[in-house]
Amino acid sequence: MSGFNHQKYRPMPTFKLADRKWPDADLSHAPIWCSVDLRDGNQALIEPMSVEQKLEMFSSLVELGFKQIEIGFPSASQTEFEFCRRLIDENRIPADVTIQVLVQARKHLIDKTYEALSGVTKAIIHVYNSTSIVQREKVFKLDKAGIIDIAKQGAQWVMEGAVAYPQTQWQFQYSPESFTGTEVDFAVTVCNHVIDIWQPTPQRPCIINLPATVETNTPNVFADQIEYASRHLKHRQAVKLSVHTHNDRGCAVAASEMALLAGADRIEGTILGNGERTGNMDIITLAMNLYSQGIDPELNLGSIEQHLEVFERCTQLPRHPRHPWVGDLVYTAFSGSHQDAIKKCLAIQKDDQPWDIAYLPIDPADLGRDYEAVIRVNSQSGKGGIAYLLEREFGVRLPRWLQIKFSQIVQKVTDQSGREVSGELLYELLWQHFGSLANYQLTSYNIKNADEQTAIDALLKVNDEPLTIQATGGGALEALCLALSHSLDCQINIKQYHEHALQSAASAEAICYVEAEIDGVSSIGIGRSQDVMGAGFQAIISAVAHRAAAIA
Ligand SMILES: CC(=O)SCCNC(=O)CCNC(=O)[C@H](O)C(C)(C)COP(=O)(O)OP(=O)(O)OC[C@H]1O[C@@H](n2cnc3c(N)ncnc32)[C@H](O)[C@@H]1OP(=O)(O)O
Ligand SMILES: CC(C)C(=O)C(=O)O
Repeated sequence: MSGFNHQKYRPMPTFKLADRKWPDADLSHAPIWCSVDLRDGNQALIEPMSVEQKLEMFSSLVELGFKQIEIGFPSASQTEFEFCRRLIDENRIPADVTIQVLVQARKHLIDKTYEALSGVTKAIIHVYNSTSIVQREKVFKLDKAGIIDIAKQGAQWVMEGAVAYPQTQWQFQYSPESFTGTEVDFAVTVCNHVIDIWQPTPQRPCIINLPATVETNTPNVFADQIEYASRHLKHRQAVKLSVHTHNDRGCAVAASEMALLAGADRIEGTILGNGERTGNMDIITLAMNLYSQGIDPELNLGSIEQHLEVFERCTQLPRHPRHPWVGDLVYTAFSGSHQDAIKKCLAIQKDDQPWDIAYLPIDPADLGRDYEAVIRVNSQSGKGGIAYLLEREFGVRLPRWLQIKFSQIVQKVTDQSGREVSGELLYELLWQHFGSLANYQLTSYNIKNADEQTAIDALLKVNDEPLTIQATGGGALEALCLALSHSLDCQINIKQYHEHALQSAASAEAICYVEAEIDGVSSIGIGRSQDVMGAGFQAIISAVAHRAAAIA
């Protein structure tokens, strides 16, 4: 009998706000961001960061534009204490950045926290205690009044502790930890007791942070809870309402977004979503979600890659290739119809117009990505992607009729190998199938124009034997076809012809694509040369050579 028994679980109690307003709200601006990478992120690591690693990550967070950074739990360990001291003693905190520290509602820990912060210009002291039903009943073994007492006592100690450090500009923050496992009205009651003690003003607001310590419900339930709290917290104008969501059900970002709709002012989260269990809310994702809707995220994400390298190294957690917005593969299309649409949209996208490209919600260049990765070719790809790669990497603009033919060849190759093909390999395949062959070479030619007729006199090397050909036609290409037809005893007609200059910094060459009918059978050739006529001749001779090879 499988142990996978759903009856072991109960639905989590939900909360429904009948007259909710948040579904009609819109996101219009960035929230106050607070990075908790150095605290919640750090406490979830297999190996917590060293002081040096924390210093490096702190610098990255500052460069990314965070103005509030929870730097740790200074009363918890010597490393945490020392890190806090280094930031302060070495003047590493920019004037516009406020550090935040976490502490339990316990006096000796609060005292130690103030000691760690001594001399700082400004700081947020973040005190918490759990208010949830399970913790009340099983961990603290206290009733609601007992839990309120812990919160009030903690708030009082925090306020009293600040008195000894009047030079510092203090801000207080309270979290009813495990808010999502708490009756919402009770959580708000606890917060209001804390607010009563702190007496915040709009000039000196406090922060009330409502954490989805464990994500237990769909984000709409969380949004209802936040809207309820926003409406019922005392001195609301003097309170910055913050949320701190975790990703247990995979909806931390959605929950934070809906919380913003529901009245939250501030978001706590981490870069790439590191944090306890399935992680904290990923700030990069939420910030990029705003950016992609034309809202300034108020973070410096343009050079995110160099910072992500720091985060991956310090946390020892690699980034998933499909991580929203910043994964390696998120701007890459392998599938044919996607490639086709991207190629067509990119070709007509104007710099001064809003971004509007199918399958690419933002311009990868904004995040320092180049277009290299946008289209890659494997067995799921079509002609559009192949053509895109050849043009981007070699300036080769295959005409549509050749795209169709060539993609069938590529499809066979990718089907057989099961692997991706690079631009180089595509180029190689193109010349291998349609380029000149060693046994049909044009050695030299002479052209004379008279009376609207063109006479050609050319020397070829066919199967190592010299072959002189001559004819007169309406144009050079026609003359060449006639000359070849006579000498090789076949009928050659040009069905398709396409040419363009090959853009290259080093040289100005022409490339020519020809589909010829040779004794009624289609054969394709391509040629390149310094001039258009030479390229056209090469292409015709290649078509003839490939037909001869096919017969042989
Ligand atoms: C949801 C979150 O992420 S909350 C943040 C969690 N982060 C951390 O805990 C990381 C840092 N913490 C630590 O290193 C340690 O917990 C320390 C050093 C701070 C404290 O360690 P200890 O003194 O051994 O206490 P411990 O953390 O085990 O807590 C257990 C005791 O504190 C009480 N307690 C726990 N949290 C709180 C709180 N927020 N406020 C008041 N009391 C609390 C418990 O009831 C328990 O009391 P008991 O000993 O009377 O049974
Ligand atoms: C301390 C609080 C905010 C926390 O980290 C959580 O509840 O997840």
